[in-house]
Amino acid sequence: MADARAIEGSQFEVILNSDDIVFFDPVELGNKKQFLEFLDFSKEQGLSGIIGSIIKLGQQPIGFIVFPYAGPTEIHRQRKLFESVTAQIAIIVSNILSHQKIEKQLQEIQAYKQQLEEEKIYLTEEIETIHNYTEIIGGSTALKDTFKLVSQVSGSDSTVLILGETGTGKELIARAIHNNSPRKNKIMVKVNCAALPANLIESELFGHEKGSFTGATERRLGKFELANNGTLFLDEIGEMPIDLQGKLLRALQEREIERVGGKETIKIDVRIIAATNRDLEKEIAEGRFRNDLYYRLNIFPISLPPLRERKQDIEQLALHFIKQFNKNCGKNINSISSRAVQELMDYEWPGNIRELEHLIERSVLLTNGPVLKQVLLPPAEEQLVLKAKIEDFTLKTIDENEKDYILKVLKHCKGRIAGNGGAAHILGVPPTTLNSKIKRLGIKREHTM
Ligand SMILES: Nc1ncnc2c1ncn2[C@@H]1O[C@H](COP(=O)(O)OP(=O)(O)OP(=O)(O)O)[C@@H](O)[C@H]1O
Repeated sequence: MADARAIEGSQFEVILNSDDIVFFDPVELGNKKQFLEFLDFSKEQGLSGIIGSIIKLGQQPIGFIVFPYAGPTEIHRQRKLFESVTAQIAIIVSNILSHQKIEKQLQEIQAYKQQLEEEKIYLTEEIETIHNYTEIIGGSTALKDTFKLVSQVSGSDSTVLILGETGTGKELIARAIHNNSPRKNKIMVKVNCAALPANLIESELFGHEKGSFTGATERRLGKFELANNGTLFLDEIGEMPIDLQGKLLRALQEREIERVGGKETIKIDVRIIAATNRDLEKEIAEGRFRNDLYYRLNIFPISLPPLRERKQDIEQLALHFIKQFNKNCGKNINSISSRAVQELMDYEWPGNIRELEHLIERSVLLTNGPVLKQVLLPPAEEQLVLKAKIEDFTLKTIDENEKDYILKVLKHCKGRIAGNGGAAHILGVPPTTLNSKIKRLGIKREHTM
């Protein structure tokens, strides 16, 4: 096999351009580098030159053959033999080429097969965890505002960042966006960035080549490749280790990835939806989240309100879950008592809709008859702790915080300021300082009882 530069302007080109067998005598070839070995061999054999012939498959030139030969007169005599030799060679070369083509196609089929198998595994796992993502229940203004945003962004390829406390329905909204997008006939692949050990997230996202690390016994496609032409849902993005955030940012910017241990770059076309229950700006301030990644994700933010801020949805949601669990538990409950509804409305729902869903499931199991009368809310003391936890998260000024804390300590000491075990002693300040703080913060004696 000669390379193109060796062919151009050489005797090889003469062979390729001739339909007939070509003879070159040693004088004509002079000291052409490509022919020196042939000429030496030719001389050793007592032959006088070299002949060359094009090899064709049908009308298609696929190569040429050169070998030492006696002389031009011999060609004439043995033309038939030459023609049958080049025809045989053409068949052999053609078989080799077909074989290579089939090998390549087999490799491609294998890659598609692997992708399909991984999609199948992924979808089977997903079906097991999804109850019903088509119904989003609620008519509150907050939810209607969310729907407006969903319909504005669904038709585009824009990146969406869904924010909200745990259990507020972030995944449900991500699915609604995907299902209303032009990508709806492809899959939405979910990656839970919090559920994976840090050392596996990279291979989970970008895939890996066989042998790229201990345990990588097979080549594996990552979620980016699996979601190609569809949507990639990066759940709990706030939990992603910072060193991987750079790699994710690169993939989002370049729209291409490299498998772990791989050399080739792979083009990807995925729509990104990310979700988190963390305050990403706080995470940036504390050095746990890259601000360049935040800007890349925060293109179209959607904030989901906690359930305690959309209490008018509670009854409808409860009835929806009752209907759902009726089926699963073989019950026939058709209503919920007004007392139970009131109890649900009074509760703070730190776990939001997921907590309501689980609570209704338990309550349905324990109900006999057509009315759900009793809801199994946590005991009052537990509710107080949960409430305190929620309140801890509300933003307060330093003065508000100081007032709250002094109040708590005063209550603990039953209003006693001075003396051993008094509030001033616990707070580590002189009683006079505490008294002036109490005055300044507007704390009244009756507040501390
Ligand atoms: N509006 C709604 N109507 C019906 N079901 C809902 C609604 N919102 C949430 N749910 C249900 O509540 C559960 C929790 O929702 P989802 O998993 O989407 O919350 P999340 O915000 O993604 O939670 P996390 O942050 O913990 O991942 C799911 O079972 C979901 O089906």
